[in-house]
Amino acid sequence: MIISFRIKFEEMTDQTIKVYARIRKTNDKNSEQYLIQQNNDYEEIIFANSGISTLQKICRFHKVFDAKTPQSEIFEVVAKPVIISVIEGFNGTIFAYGQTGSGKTYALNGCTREFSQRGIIPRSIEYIFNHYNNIAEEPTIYISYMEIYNEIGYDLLSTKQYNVTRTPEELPRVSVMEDKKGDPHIKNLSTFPVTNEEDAKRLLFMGDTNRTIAETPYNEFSSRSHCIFTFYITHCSTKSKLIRSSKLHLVDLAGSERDFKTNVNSIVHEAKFINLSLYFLQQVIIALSESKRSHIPYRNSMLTHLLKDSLNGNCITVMLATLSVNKENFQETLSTCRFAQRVSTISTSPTVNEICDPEKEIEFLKLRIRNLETQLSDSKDFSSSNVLSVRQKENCEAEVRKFINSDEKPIRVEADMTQIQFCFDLLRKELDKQRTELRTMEKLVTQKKTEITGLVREIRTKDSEIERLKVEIERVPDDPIKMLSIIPTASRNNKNQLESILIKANNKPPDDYKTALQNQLNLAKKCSDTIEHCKRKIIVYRSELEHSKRTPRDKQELVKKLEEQQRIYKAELAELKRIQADTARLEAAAKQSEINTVNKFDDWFKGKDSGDSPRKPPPQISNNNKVEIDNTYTVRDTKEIELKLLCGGSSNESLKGSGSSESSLKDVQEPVVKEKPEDSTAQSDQNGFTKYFNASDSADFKEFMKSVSSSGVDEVDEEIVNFYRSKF
Ligand SMILES: Nc1ncnc2c1ncn2[C@@H]1O[C@H](COP(=O)(O)OP(=O)(O)OP(=O)(O)O)[C@@H](O)[C@H]1O
Repeated sequence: MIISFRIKFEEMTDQTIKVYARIRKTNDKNSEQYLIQQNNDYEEIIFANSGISTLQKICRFHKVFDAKTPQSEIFEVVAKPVIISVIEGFNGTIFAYGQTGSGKTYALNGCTREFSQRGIIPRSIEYIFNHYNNIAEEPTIYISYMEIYNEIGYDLLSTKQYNVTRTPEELPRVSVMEDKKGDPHIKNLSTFPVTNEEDAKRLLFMGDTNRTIAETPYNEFSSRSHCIFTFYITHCSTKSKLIRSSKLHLVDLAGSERDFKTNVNSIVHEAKFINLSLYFLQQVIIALSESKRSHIPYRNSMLTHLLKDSLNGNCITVMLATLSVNKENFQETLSTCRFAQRVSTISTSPTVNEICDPEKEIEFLKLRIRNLETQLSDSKDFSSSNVLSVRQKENCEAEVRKFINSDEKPIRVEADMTQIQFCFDLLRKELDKQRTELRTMEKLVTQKKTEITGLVREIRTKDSEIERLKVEIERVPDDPIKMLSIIPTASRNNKNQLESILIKANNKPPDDYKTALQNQLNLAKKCSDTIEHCKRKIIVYRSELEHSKRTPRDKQELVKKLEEQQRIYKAELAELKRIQADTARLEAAAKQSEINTVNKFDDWFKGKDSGDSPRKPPPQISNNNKVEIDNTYTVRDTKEIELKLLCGGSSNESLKGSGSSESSLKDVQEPVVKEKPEDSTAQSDQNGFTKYFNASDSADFKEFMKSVSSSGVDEVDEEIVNFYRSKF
């Protein structure tokens, strides 16, 4: 197997570490006086303090930023060139060094209170993703974030449940190992793939939060720990087909303390308890700055071990020295400056890391596939927990509706688990709905079946009831009289009961006709009286008119009175004729009622008699208001007795002493048929008003006619007499 490494040496070979200084804002009264002097390639801080040597007074940097320098300028000058190199394939390291509180974390992470005060790390994230968003190449970017405290490395991104972390010991530990070539690698450190700025910033925030929470029970923990935020960038150039991989360390070192640098014994003693790694960093820097030294003690501490290639290897490294110019911190400031001077003498050998080994390429591609698979799985998890937009939901609902309404159409949604899951949820909801409806329908069908069974049973009951009633109806007689047979015996003597039966049979009680006729006769009598009175007055007025002694005026008065009486006379005569007509009609109705009663009685009687009896036709009223009756029927004597009973007439007398009406009805066994009378008047006498009055020549009639005054006009008087005669 042929393995070939082709390492390109660009212009930056033999590059020394660039060092920058940033002066922390402070209270002017308490600050050390200084001057920043600019030269062509470097800038110097010249301190005015008289207690130090001239050599110490001047500190040289690539650039010095005064207290007013904004974060954006720090990024542009210090960080941006390194990041550009990293994108090109070089390794890069930016570390901040300075005493506690001098602004290292502020420079790297920034201040979260204001967006404009964000530091180098968030600005690096923005720059890198902006860069790749604008070009066709798609890199693979990973991020790790670790902390070194008391020589132990901790993974700040180990858990997504960062808010449960309480102490640094709860964070997973990491260790540094070397490969065959002596390059350092960190074991157990989580590296997260990121595809966008937001994800990267989320990880940064997560690490910072873990660090802050872990700090709580340990005072000044952050001042005693180093933090390293690392980008791992790999991308395949489409032009060269070479794979470039690089990493960028952004290092926030622990606070440097003056004692570390003034007394070696003291340094070692303090370092054992506080920060050994910073001391060894100094040692490594000193060793690297002395060209004669063959051994560099990288392995003495985790920090130096980790930063091995950043300090003297394949890396573009820059240092930001954060300086406080407070008088009480002046010694620490000088110490930082001296450290920076040493660092600035160190050379590194940065190279672009390009791989053209096919086997390595395959390995890389496999790694990339794995990473992509992880990303896909993560994105699926992410999208599953994600909430769909209204448009996506509407699309899913429309597709599911189409699918339900048509057997053939497939559901067309994006290859997104959340949408697919949403569609399944919709289908399940529909299924549940259909099931519920089906259960409701089943219940309804069962209920209807029960109702139908009940109704069928009821119909059968009604049918048998109808049959029973039919039999009953067969047994019930049509005729009201016949109904007497089914009336309880105790009620038969009751006349009112009989009358009510007859009323039901559309017969008026005979007493009603009798009363009405009597009223008519009374009215006729009143009219006759008036007529008689008028007649007498007329005679009187006539005789007075004939008297010769009357004056013309008196005669005129008499004529008026005479005319008035004649008018009354005529009016009353007309009224008498109207009464005559009404009486005739009443008589016809009474006759009809009588005939109805007799017919019903006959019908009833026929129930017991095998012979047929002819029916009596209704009476007719002639033009001259006379009732014409065809008396073609025959009446049995016994039945006449019953008729009189029903009519409530004077013939009741005939029943007196013969016991109850029930016994009289029982006695009616064989009726005797009379001969049909030839004279209609005689027949009328037998069946009509003769039960109230005698014949027209009788004494009763004569008596009655006496009470009816004559009109004085012969024809009229005769007509009235004939009328009443025909009635009686
Ligand atoms: N240049 C600056 N402008 C404004 N505020 C600053 C500046 N430098 C530091 N600060 C503020 O000073 C405080 C201390 O700064 P910072 O935490 O960055 O110091 P440090 O060097 O990281 O300390 P330590 O070593 O303890 O971590 C912070 O509140 C920070 O916001």
